[in-house]
Amino acid sequence: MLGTIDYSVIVPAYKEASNLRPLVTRIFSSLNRIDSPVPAGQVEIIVVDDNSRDGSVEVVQALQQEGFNVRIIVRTTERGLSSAVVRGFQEAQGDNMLCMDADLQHPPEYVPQMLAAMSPSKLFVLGTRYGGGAGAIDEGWPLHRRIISSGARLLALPLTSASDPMSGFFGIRKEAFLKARNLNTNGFKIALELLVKAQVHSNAIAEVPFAFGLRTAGESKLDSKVMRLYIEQLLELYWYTYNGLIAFAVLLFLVLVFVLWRYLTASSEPMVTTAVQGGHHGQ
Ligand SMILES: Nc1nc2c(ncn2[C@@H]2O[C@H](COP(=O)(O)OP(=O)(O)O[C@H]3O[C@H](CO)[C@@H](O)[C@H](O)[C@@H]3O)[C@@H](O)[C@H]2O)c(=O)[nH]1
Ligand SMILES: [Mg+2]
Repeated sequence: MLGTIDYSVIVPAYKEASNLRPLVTRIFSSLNRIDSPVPAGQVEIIVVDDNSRDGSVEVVQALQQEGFNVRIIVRTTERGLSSAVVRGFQEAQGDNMLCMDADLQHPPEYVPQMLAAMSPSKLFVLGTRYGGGAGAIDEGWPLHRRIISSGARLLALPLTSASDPMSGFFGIRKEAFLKARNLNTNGFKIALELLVKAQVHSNAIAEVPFAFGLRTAGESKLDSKVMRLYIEQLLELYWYTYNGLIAFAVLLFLVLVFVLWRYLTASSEPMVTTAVQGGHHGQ
């Protein structure tokens, strides 16, 4: 496989053996279409697997033998979606890096368009379920997931203007990724983390509306722990973004409490009387 790799597709995967073949073959058939804006020969796929031991390695080896530019990194000491994505970005050869789920909820047919949307002036591409009135979430998405997703999105509003910072379908240019320091890689919301810490300006974000599909094989790994990690991440990002403002507000609050306390205690102190009462004290 000669030629430069300009594009890397990073796929975090945990127990996704049955989804990897359709994922990889569908991505490359979209790239091989005559109207693809990106040539298939410039694209690599990197699966970052956390020791699933479910046959994922064998599936990827078979795909390699068939000529697909795909490899798998098996992590044995680390775990977690966000940190898997960061590992993939660190290993990527391409300057344009896309992250997508393995479970086909992110349609592989959007990959060429997502890759092509990145450029030196568009440092971030976001597959959005809410932008431009398009597609949005698949109708079969359960109500509780919709509610959680809307709440999570609302809480991120003070941090970014992006319409769907919760999305796991996004791309970032290498130069922007390298700017981000001290990434919190706990949990699922690595796109939000990168948007804030790589300081991606709203003009530099391209949004691509897509319909979030339903998982057909395997299980979702989003649980209450992931939600708790998200709240922790939000608090840290609020602090990261607004530390000066938050510190000022806390200081102001403390001063106000002190003034109020002084006022209340002063007004409840007994009146000081100057008149000396007669009588004897002590013996
Ligand atoms: N390597 C690795 N991969 C993981 C891990 N946990 C999950 N993954 C992989 O990450 C992808 C998303 O995981 P799901 O469990 O399918 O998540 P989801 O509930 O469908 O959540 C998706 O949609 C959310 C929007 O509602 C996104 O916020 C989220 O990032 C993800 O894309 C899948 O490919 C899954 O195998 C992990 O610990 N390690
Ligand atoms: Mg999923």
